[in-house]
Amino acid sequence: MNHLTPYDAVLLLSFGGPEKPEDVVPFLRNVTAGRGIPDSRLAEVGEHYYAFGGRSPINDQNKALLAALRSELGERGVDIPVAWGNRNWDPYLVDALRELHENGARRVLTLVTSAYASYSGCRQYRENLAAALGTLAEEGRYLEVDKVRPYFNDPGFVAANVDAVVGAYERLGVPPSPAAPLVFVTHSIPTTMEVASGVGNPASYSGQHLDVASVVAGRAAELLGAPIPWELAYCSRSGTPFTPWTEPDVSRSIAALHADGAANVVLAPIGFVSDHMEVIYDLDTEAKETADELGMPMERAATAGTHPSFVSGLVDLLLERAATERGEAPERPTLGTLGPWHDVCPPGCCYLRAGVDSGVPAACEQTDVVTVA
Ligand SMILES: CC1=C(CCC(=O)O)c2cc3nc(cc4[nH]c(cc5[nH]c(cc1n2)c(C)c5CCC(=O)O)c(CCC(=O)O)c4C)C(CCC(=O)O)=C3C
Ligand SMILES: [Fe+2]
Repeated sequence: MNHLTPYDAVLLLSFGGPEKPEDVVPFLRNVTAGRGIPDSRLAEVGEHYYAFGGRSPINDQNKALLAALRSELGERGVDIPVAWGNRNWDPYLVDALRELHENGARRVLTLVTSAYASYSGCRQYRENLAAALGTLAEEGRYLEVDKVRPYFNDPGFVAANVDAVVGAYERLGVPPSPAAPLVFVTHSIPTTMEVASGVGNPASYSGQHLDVASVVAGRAAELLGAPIPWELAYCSRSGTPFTPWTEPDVSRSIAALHADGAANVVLAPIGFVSDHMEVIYDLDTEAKETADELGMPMERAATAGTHPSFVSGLVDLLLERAATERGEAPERPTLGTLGPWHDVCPPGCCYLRAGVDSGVPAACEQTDVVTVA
């Protein structure tokens, strides 16, 4: 028996990213298949990748997280294979699951690199899991897969972000005040997805961010000894200009704060678990340009990455979920006001559009119980 019984493998499930210039276009096609993203937007995003040699930072970060998770599990005496698979690029999810099956795994506990619940961070990964399990079943390989609940309000994730905000103010060398406010940043999503993320959940995608932001700002303020004026902004909008997405964009936020008298700004990308392309391009490059043009010193807080509190919190979540599966009632610690998310998504959770069932099968969801009289 290991502490993750009944599971016999862990899967780190992520987005994936290109490794070299030739990968960029096929990667973008994978990401946007059937999603109606205009070619002009794809060309623009392609340029972000080419500007960094055609290589996304995300794969190296997942390798580092994988190593950190293995080491933390090892330190706690848990001996279990931890595999890594992606939605959009090599190593692909289906290959990672196949390899686990070949090595004898039958029950897999999945951890996605997305902390918040919405279609993009929850259901879309569950659709990918269902598709991969379907492919493997056709090969005669049967696996049962569960997923760790969204962890944006996990104490370990919060602690890593508090540290990061404190570190950014220390580098800025100016204490928090209306002259040096904090802007939390996350990935923009279509407002239809935002509405759907709140159906059947304690809060929508933006509500989840506001809740965690309030805790992070409060704790960082205590450590820095001054209240922190803060707001939430968004980056990486895509789609057509006619489709509404969550706002304001981070650059607009910076400009508005400047107009209100802010002379400095700190950005904290709490929507991302590591320094993705969105962070190094949309914040460190694009938002930085805006701040430079306005003559505002800007510091960007670190992402959780492999912060020991974050990694330890993730391992706690794996252990918690295994204990629940064994019929125990483990503690489910969270910070903020929203409480722990469901382990198994209710039907209709995190649709692309509220109330519209796309008919695409999704794993890790309660199935309707049909009682036969
Ligand atoms: C909420 C959210 C997260 C955070 C949760 C999580 O972390 O999972 C996230 C993460 C990521 N998004 C990423 C990259 C891209 N996302 C795109 C497109 C889109 N993202 C969306 C949402 C999100 N995305 C949406 C609603 C679209 C529109 C099309 C669609 O509905 O699918 C496109 C297409 C071009 C464009 O339109 O920008 C790209 C290239 C990468 C990899 C970055 C790297 O290489 O480091 C990562 C981690
Ligand atoms: Fe994205």
